[in-house]
Amino acid sequence: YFQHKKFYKFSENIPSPPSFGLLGHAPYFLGKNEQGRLEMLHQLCLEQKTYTKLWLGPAIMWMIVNDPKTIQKILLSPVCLEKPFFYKFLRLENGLISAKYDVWKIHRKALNYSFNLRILQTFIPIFVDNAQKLINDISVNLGKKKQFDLLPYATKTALNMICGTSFGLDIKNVDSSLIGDDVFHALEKLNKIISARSHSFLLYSEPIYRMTNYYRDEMQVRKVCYSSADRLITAKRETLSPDFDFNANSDLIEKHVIQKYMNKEKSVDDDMPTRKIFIDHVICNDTKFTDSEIRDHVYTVVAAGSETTALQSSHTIMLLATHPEIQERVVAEIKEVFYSDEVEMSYDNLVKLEYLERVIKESLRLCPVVPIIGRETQATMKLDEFEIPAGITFIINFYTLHRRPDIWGDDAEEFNPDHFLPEHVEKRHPYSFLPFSGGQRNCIGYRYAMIALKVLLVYLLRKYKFSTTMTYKDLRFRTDINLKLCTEHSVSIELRQ
Ligand code: HEM
Repeated sequence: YFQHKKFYKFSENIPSPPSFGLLGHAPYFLGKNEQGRLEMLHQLCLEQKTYTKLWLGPAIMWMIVNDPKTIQKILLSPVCLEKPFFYKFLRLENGLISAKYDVWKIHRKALNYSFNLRILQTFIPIFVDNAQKLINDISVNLGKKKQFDLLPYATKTALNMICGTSFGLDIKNVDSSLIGDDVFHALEKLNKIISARSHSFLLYSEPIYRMTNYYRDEMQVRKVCYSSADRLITAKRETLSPDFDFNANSDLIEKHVIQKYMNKEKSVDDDMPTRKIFIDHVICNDTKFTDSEIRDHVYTVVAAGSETTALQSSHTIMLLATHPEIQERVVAEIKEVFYSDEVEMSYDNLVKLEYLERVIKESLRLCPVVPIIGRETQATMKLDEFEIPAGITFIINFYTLHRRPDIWGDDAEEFNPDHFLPEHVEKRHPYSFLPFSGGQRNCIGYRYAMIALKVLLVYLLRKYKFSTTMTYKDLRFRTDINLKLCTEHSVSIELRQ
């Protein structure tokens, strides 16, 4: 009671749209689908420049922050590193995304190492193998009149990439019970359930939620995901045993990873021989993670790393298919840098693809696959004229931030990679563009994602010309946990010369 009274008092001076008594602002969202809720939130955020307050019923208040300067203060604040209650719906107590601050800070320090640039560069051959497999898989659609949905192909590719780079496993060859279609569908269903829960304020209460079919379904699909994570860990532990025979199991293990193990070369900044990939760090770390911590980390990386990369690459292809002239400019640049098959797909060569980088950034601006995040104050915080009490939930809406005309100009809604020309970037506040969030609790995989996206797009675009009967204006978005298209990613392909 006292806390709510404190929140009411504090929130009195924060602007908000008109509210509806005890229901607060909930009626703005009631009865709307995932697209309608996103569009409504976008409208409400656009109307206010700095802060907006939303009461979702009598007990839950969100303070939405809209301008880059204030967002920067929040993301860099040492008392704003906690995640709000709704991250608990993920039920990953120890996974970086939702862990409580005290757990997070120890685990993040231990895991940062496995995402450093030197290690990420060693993943490029794994990205290349998977990109080649993807262009091969979609070739069945060549010459067909009917368009096909690119996303399921991209999702499998991104999942294979994570398994190769994070676990050293070649899942094309491992027993399909390790990560099979059932896990793939379970992850999808789990996203839907968590999203349905986070959009229904009544289900925020755990006792009420436990009485629903959602809870029963959630427990069923979690069983599938957790047992797959457990099997991955067991398979991995076997490979770490001194008696493990890499030659006898060469089908199971990613071939690039085998080479590293077989070479047994010592790494420069770590005296553990070749212990470079994520799972080795989790299992063999000095922090000594427990089994349930290991499981949460494995599950978090699969969930955070695969759907995001798959969606972002598919969104980018849709943007290029609806803008053929930009697609051709990207291809011209790719052909210039990779002028023959002999040119290595190295990090240094990928960096030369400046226009492609602008295209990816523009896709991350218009379609940030993680569109909304939350933070909670751990102690009283001074923010402009406000004294913000502990326990306040901040919501940062990247989807709207990236489309504000006052930041991006009159063509904020258009797909224009020139938004990222250096002369335009330097005029904007650095926190105007935050697809990977910012501050200490930003995306640990942002460099991984950028390299993986570049490799995928290079392979897709130099092999095929993508087209679609949809127009840019037909691309409508919705959010479950991530930002998705309301339609399929429908494209046709033609071979390039
Ligand atoms: C286009 C691709 C991606 C985008 C746009 C993206 C975006 C984000 C964002 C916005 C956050 C902050 C979430 C929050 O505060 O609630 C985040 C966190 C995180 N991401 Fe990513 N991500 C991407 C790919 C990846 C990949 C490939 C991995 C792993 C290989 C990954 C692993 C993580 C993890 C573990 C966190 C939690 C970090 C922490 O709290 O310390 N992400 N991501």
